[in-house]
Formats: sequence, C-alpha cells, structure tokens
Amino acid sequence: MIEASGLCKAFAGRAAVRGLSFSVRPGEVAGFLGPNGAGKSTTMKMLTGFLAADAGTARLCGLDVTRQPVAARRLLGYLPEGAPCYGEMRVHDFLDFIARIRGYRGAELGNRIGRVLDLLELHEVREQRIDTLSKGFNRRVGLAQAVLHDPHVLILDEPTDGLDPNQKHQVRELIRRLAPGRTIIVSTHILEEVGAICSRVLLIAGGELRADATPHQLQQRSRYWQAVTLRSSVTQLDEQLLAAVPGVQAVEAAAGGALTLVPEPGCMLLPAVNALVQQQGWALDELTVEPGRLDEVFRRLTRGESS
Ligand SMILES: Nc1ncnc2c1ncn2[C@@H]1O[C@H](COP(=O)(O)OP(=O)(O)OP(=O)(O)O)[C@@H](O)[C@H]1O
Repeated sequence: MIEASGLCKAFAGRAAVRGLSFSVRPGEVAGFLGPNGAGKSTTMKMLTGFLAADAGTARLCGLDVTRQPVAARRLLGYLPEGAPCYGEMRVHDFLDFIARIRGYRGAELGNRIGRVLDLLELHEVREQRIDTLSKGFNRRVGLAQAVLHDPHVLILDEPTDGLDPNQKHQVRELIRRLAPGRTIIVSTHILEEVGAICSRVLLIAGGELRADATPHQLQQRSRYWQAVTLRSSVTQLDEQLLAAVPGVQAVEAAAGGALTLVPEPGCMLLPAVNALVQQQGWALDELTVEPGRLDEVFRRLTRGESS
C-alpha cells in the first residue's frame, strides 16, 4: 500500500507539488501520468523518502517514510529517473554491493543475485562495466537493484524512457510479471504505456491531481468515446445526412477520406448510423466505433502545463 496525504513541495518559493493525496493498493500498477514538469519525479522522491516534503505525509505499507525511514525503505524498491548506477562497476559487482547493503550474506546473497540476473536476463553482461552497457541493459540493471530484495512496493520513475520499442516491450513485460501482490507506481508521459501496463492512472499537472481513474474510465471522458468512423471508396457519403443522425455533435474529416461522427456526451451512434447506411445502400470499406482517445483527454486535462 502506498498512501500520500497532502504532499507539498516548493523549490525556491515555486510550488512543484501542491497538496497531493492518493493511495495505491497491493496488486495495482498505478501510472503517474503528466507533462514535463508536472511534479511526478518530485512526488516519487517524497514517496521514497529521498526528498523531505514541506507538508503532508507519505506511507509505505503503513510506515511513515520520514519517521520510520529504514523500515519503510526495506519494503521499497526504487528506480530513480535515468536509472543511475555506478558506471565503473561491473554488473555482478554492483549487484553484489547492493545485496550486501541490503544485509544479505553467504548462500542467500548468491541466490538473490542469481535470481535477478535470471529475471532481468543479465547473465551475458554480468562481467561488463555498467558504463559500457546499452541503455536497455543499463535500465535492466537499475531494475535488478530495485527488485533484489523482493520489495512489497515498487516506485519506478520513467522506466522505459529512452529505450527502443523492443526494450520498452521487455520492461513492460517485466513490470507485468512483478505486479501480482505488489504495489507499483510507474511514472511516464507515454500514453501507450498507460494502456499497456497500468490498472489505474493518476494524472498530474501543475503539481495537482487532475484525474484518478482506470485507463478505460479516462478514455470514456474523451469526446471521441463511441465516435463512429465510416469510409467508402465507392460511395460519396452524404455529410448532411450523417450530421442529422440523432446524437451526432459533429462530423469531422478523418485519414484516408473517412468521416468521423462525434457523439453528444453519452450517445451511442452505431445503431442509428447502421440504419442510415442500410437505408441509403452505402457500400463501406470501414465502419468502426472508437474506444476514446487518451491523448485528447490528456491534452484537455493538462492544457498549457508543460514546462
Ligand atoms: N531540485 C530542484 N530545484 C529546483 N526546481 C526543481 C527541482 N526539482 C524539480 N524542480 C522543478 O519542480 C517542477 C516539477 O519537476 P519534476 O521533475 O517533479 O517534474 P516531472 O513531472 O517529473 O517532469 P519530467 O516528466 O520532465 O521528468 C519543475 O518545474 C522543476 O523544474
């Protein structure tokens, strides 16, 4: 369980985080979503106890990160932004160092390192210096140190930032595998990531919580939720007839000569559009219903907030 209550932080008198409160339960992967400068990293640093809050409290599994820092950090795995590791160390030596700091010795130490080398598929680079690794491997080393002690809580700051599509996929798969039984927060400004790994979205802008919802609920807030797109290569679609379908708010041109019918909030257009298509005898190449557009919801809720 992660609980933030009224967290505030200002730098040189400028507020970066303004009274954030939320909780994340075991088994949930919460996506911290927000534009650049929204306050995601600052919040994560306060949740992990690496930065003191000006006001408010952060608790991990009921432990206050400021008042019980050692006990709280035992339960926590943290991947800071950019996954900083000691570049001059070899992968195995670095993990050995982290394991010793975590208090492991003897067979348990070897087992822990072996397990994360397996989990993160790091065997082929175990003797390589960290500063010579590719970004993908570097991120996996960062994740390995974060999960070495099998923590209940994982806080991962932009774990896929700067990775190529294959590496992104691998890291997302790993987060999915780690999720059962753990409480995880992942920060990102990549919208596709939210749908791919998060069961819940905490949308942050200007240091405030703008939305706390499932990805599906956020999509439902899109003006394109249940929008209907039609395309025909043989028939000239009559825009006026389409605009007159009950519940149509707007008709917009879409890619490839298609038309998108934007619904009035809460209206299901498909049955009426279908009936019109049948009545007019239009031959269609495409008739699709949209699940909503996260990018549009994101823009609307965070308008003008990038810094
Ligand atoms: N140490 C610091 N000193 C001064 N200002 C800071 C410091 N750390 C963060 N800030 C400011 O606080 C605000 C929030 O920054 P933060 O890094 O938390 O945002 P973010 O959402 O993580 O952004 P990004 O997606 O770009 O990483 C920004 O305006 C940033 O410039």
